[in-house]
Amino acid sequence: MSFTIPPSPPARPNRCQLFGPGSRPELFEKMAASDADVINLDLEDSVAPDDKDAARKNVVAAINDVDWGKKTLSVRINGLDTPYWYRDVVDLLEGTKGRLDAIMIPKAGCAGDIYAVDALVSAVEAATAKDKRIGFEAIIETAAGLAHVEEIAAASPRMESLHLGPADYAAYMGMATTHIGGTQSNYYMLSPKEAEGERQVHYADPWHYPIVAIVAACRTHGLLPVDGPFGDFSDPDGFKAQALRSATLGCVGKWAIHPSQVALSNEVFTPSDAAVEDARAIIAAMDQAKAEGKGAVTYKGKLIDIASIKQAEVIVKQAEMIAAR
Ligand SMILES: CC(C)(COP(=O)(O)OP(=O)(O)OC[C@H]1O[C@@H](n2cnc3c(N)ncnc32)[C@H](O)[C@@H]1OP(=O)(O)O)[C@@H](O)C(=O)NCCC(=O)NCCSC(=O)C[C@H](O)C(=O)O
Ligand SMILES: [Mg+2]
Repeated sequence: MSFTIPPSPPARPNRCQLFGPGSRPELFEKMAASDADVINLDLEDSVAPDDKDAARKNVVAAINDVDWGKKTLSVRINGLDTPYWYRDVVDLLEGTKGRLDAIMIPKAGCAGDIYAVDALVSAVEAATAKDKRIGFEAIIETAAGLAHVEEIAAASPRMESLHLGPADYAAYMGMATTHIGGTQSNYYMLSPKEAEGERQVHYADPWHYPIVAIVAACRTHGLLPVDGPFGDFSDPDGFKAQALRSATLGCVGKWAIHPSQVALSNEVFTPSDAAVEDARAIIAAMDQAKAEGKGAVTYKGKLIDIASIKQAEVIVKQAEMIAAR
């Protein structure tokens, strides 16, 4: 272990973030009644330019009037290259009465972007004598965002999570696709030419690299890594496969852009009873090994060692946090 101990991420469940456009207020009560851990009311790309002012007013009213229960409540503001974002921040902070938990910053490209929003939020919080500090979520969805992911993660003590935005990411990287996340039909390998029989197609994961970069930056700086949207809400199997890959790589949750995706995400990012039982058994086996002066033992026919305790603790802690919510 390095002499520098990484900070812990916020201790709250973040298995599913349900999005809804700020211009569709009829969805807000349904979002509040959902099983999502986090709600993101959107002022950015799901809202047309002519609807920006009305959406902002809808969102401010809904934050004050809807019963959001224990959910983490966040609003995605407009990008820093638009004329809308400063008014989003000012109206959200001046117009709401303490229920808002976080602001999501889209298309973060460098630490300076986070700094700029922090400066404005801090000024409004001071001017309005707010005693609650708003947290930040940032989306990594541009080439610059990926290149500067670590400085973005470290940019402010308000930072709580990083997210992959696969639609904008694909556009900014010049990727040949119009899909939002998921398997891409042209991203595959063929089994070797010299192998016997018909050649097999093996689809690979084009989101693997940005997800790993986001997870590494988050785990270094004490943030929650979250996978973004999967656009084809008529494909639950595709959603689940993407979510399982992200969970395997270290993400704690995923966005839902339709209510049908909430249960899928919760299922993938909640450790199963069997996984928790197995993790507890590994910890117990290693406790016994340590008492006997051993650093490594056999468990169910496989090697486990001190690193296995840390892996098992991730699962047990996640299960305990979800149970306590
Ligand atoms: C995708 C949608 C436009 C679909 O809307 P709709 O046609 O109304 O869906 P359904 O008829 O299938 O709805 C069935 C019932 O569910 C309710 N509903 C729909 N959406 C939501 C929701 N988001 N939250 C809660 N409830 C919802 C309907 O009202 C129906 O209810 P009922 O009649 O009572 O049965 C729509 O789902 C939608 O707008 N989704 C969110 C889009 C969004 O926020 N997009 C932004 C995030 S993704 C992104 O920005 C990309 C990212 O930045 C990147 O770069 O990758
Ligand atoms: Mg986007």
